Amino acid sequence: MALSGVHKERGEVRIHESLDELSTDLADYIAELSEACVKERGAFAIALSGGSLIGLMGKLCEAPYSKTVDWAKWYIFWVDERVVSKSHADSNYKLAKDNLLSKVPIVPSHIHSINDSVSAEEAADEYEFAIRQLVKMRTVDVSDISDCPKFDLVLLGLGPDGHVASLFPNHSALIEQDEWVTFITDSPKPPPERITFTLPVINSASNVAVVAAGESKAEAVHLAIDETEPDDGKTSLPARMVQPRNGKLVWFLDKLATSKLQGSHAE
Ligand SMILES: O=C(O)[C@H](O)[C@@H](O)[C@H](O)[C@H](O)COP(=O)(O)O
Repeated sequence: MALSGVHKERGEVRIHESLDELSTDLADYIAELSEACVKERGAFAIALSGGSLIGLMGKLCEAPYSKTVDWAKWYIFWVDERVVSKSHADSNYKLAKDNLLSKVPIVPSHIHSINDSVSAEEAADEYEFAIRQLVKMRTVDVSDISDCPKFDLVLLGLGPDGHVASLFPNHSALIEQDEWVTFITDSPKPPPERITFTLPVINSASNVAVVAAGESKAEAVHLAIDETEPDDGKTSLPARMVQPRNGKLVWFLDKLATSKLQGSHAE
């Protein structure tokens, strides 16, 4: 059983003894959300990140989830994508396709990946346009408090520097307020060219889950969750700027990633 605690402003913090336990809890959480969303609005719009997250979602391809999840109602998006060919080893699409999407019966036309044959700027524009059409049709819900899309679930990994999606510390993409999808050409984590959801879109989601495991994430987890003074600089850490306005935030962490968390977040 994961230790679970509710942090005043930073959402629900779930701490797991092992990666195996974390993966099971993550699969349960996603399957439950999928069931609730399909019941409520007939669709489940989920946005994936890259990195270790995809491997940690692997249990969804196994029993019981492989049989019980209503895969035909899933609509897949990417919170961020590297601007490389879809067959390139760096592609987040390829990572998810090889390890998840090809193993469950998702409808191919429900998989919304970026155009990999244009520039980063064009890819971001086209992706935003595609999402706008899906919001009009309510395949993706719309926020009640802004004109942003309201994804049912946004899944984020966490970098040791506190980045989420392709929103890196001190980058101008962090302050983008108008675009839903923006692009960068100078990512400190290779490859340099990426597209990414902006913070207004991430923070308009119904549910946001941040998944982080391992000692290398401990400092970022501490800075992203623990109490902080308003002007100590931590408030501009991308992971700390993840603050769903009307949605629910959950942290899926292993013990190593929580080694610098102050106090116990377990109740
Ligand atoms: O495309 C990317 O690079 C990711 O979307 C990125 O935001 C990732 O999720 C984090 O860097 C964590 O990656 P790890 O879990 O592999 O450390």
